[in-house]
Amino acid sequence: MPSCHGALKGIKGSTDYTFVLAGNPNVGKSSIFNRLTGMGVVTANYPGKTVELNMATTTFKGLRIGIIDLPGSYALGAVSEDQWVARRAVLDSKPDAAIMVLDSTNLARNLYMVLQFIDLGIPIVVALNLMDEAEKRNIIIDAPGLSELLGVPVVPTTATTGYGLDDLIQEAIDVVRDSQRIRYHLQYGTDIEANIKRLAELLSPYDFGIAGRALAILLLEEDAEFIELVEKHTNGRSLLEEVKKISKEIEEKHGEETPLRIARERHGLAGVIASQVQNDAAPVVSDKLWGYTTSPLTGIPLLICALGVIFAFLFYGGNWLSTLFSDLWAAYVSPVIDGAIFTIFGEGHIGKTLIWGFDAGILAALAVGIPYVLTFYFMLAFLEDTGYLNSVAFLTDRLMHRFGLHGRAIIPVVAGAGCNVPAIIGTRVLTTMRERTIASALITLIPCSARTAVILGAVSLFVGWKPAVAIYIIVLTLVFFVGVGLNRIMPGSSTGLVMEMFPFRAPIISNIIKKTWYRFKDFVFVAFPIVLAGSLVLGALYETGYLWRLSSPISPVVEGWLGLPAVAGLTLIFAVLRKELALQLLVTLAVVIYGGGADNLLLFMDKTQLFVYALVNTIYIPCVATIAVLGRELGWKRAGSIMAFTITLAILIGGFAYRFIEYFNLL
Ligand SMILES: Nc1nc2c(ncn2[C@@H]2O[C@H](COP(=O)(O)OP(=O)(O)OP(=O)(O)O)[C@@H](O)[C@H]2O)c(=O)[nH]1
Ligand SMILES: [Mg+2]
Repeated sequence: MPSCHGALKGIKGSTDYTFVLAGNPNVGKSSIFNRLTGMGVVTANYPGKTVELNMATTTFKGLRIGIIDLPGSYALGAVSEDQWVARRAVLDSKPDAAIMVLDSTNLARNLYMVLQFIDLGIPIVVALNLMDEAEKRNIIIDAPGLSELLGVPVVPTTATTGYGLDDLIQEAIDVVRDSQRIRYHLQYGTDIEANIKRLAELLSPYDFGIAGRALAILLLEEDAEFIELVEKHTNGRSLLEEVKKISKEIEEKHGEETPLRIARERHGLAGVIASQVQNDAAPVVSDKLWGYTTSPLTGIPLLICALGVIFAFLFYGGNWLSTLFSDLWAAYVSPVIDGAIFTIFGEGHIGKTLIWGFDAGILAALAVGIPYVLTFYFMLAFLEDTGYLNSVAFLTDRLMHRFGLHGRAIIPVVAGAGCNVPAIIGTRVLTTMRERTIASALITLIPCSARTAVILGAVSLFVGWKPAVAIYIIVLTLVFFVGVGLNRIMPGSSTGLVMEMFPFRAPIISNIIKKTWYRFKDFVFVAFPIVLAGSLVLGALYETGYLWRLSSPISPVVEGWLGLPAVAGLTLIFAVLRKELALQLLVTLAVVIYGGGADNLLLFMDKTQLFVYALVNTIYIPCVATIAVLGRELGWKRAGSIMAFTITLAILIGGFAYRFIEYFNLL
């Protein structure tokens, strides 16, 4: 496949005019491209990028026209690969004009990127595509009015029939020939606008290959690529100092980060323009739903209900299913597997170890996999496909940005309280690795239902409900600080404001099932072998008695620092298999060591110890299934860092809690 750099140059060199087709995903760019061009489409890509570019030449009234079909993206930032490619191609190809393809049924959302292109200073022609769909829904758009407001030609089109496409190309050619046809006069709020002008002025003596206004905005938006470009210039540092100063002024004035502020104003502007040129045809159900779900007054209670349902389902429903599953397994499957293993390998260490893996291990994976993972994926796919996830994203975006996360992260993060495993795979709804890493790190700290079982069983039962609540408060505080901290220290910046504002739609059940299965399959293939291997290793350590030798090396930490009996430390290691095992094993081992009656845990651990125990169990390293998906989804380096981090955190917090409680005699 040719590289984009070469291919773009080739097109430029052999045509009279070059146009790019830009716009949001799924608005008909490729349909227009295919209608306009015939054979001889060249597909090229940038080294290391998977998103491809299509380009072709065509003849129009005797002129040779080059057309580049950009990947769809919601914004011009360069935070995800499609955005990066779309933007790079625009900057590299230096098109004579950009044809912005818009979905007429979603005008406000589509106008966001048009405003960004206007800021770039490239001549633009707008194609109001999907006109047929708009008509069907009684949406009437005042095209001349829109053209007036934007200061660019606007042509209604229907790509599927070819309606309007000749006019579109004619307009694009006219715009290039007569620059008077473009009259940008859109402005952001006076304050932001004044600051942009001031910065553009400062930048005007330099040539960075992009219009001053565009560069000013990009720098204020903290665009990493352009900051780097300016930095390399001899005066770069002092220019960037100025940018920082101006940005700080904006922040102080508006009480939010400058990039967010600009995005918000652009959103506002897009909304205002759309409302001025559209008839208020009886809002369709989908728009009403969007209104209810995104305005705080109704949206927040709705969100709490939705989260409640998901949580209740994962927590109670998942638990019930899990228990049912375990019971059935114990009654019908275990005897068969155990019998087979014992017959073949005998009842010695090997046989018993194999049972750890092939009986307990597979059960552990299935008991998490089917009740929690499968049901959560199904719910997530459902929320995604109805469009509700987008509303939630919009609603919670401001809060989540404090953690450097997109609003969409809220569902997986909250779902972590049911089970971390699906929640981590659920972070796929986020677009950048940075966001997925932050979200996943936070999710591993959220007490899942298994950890909650230990908190309830050990602390609530034997120590009191207040200390149990205290554990949640401590953990949630940690989540907050870890989120804010990671956002600070991790390189890169958070994605722009929520842009994916699709309408609500009736979900297609076959799509949901496909999505659910696709994600579940990953879980099965990745998590299963690891859980199995983990169980085998633990089993071998246990059956050969090696495990007990581990208690002396860990005793300085467990006994000395955390103030727990050494045996408790061992159960914490075991809990890696499944977190709720911690409690079961604690009781079992206590009975083995201290004799019967130890099921009243207070006989061998005091209240402080139980509290510290549950706290450490809640914070440290997630279970093997979680580790497996972390490794798969984020890579083993990141997964390893998260594990090391949570273990350190758990030990630190546990030790401090122990001393704090003892010192103030709290329990
Ligand atoms: N009814 C109707 N359907 C259209 C129109 N334009 C495109 N479509 C349909 O919309 C869908 C998406 O069209 P594409 O041309 O692939 O959209 P795109 O903008 O290239 O999408 P991405 O490349 O994913 O960003 C296809 O099913 C098209 O047939 C239109 O004007 N009217
Ligand atoms: Mg396309």
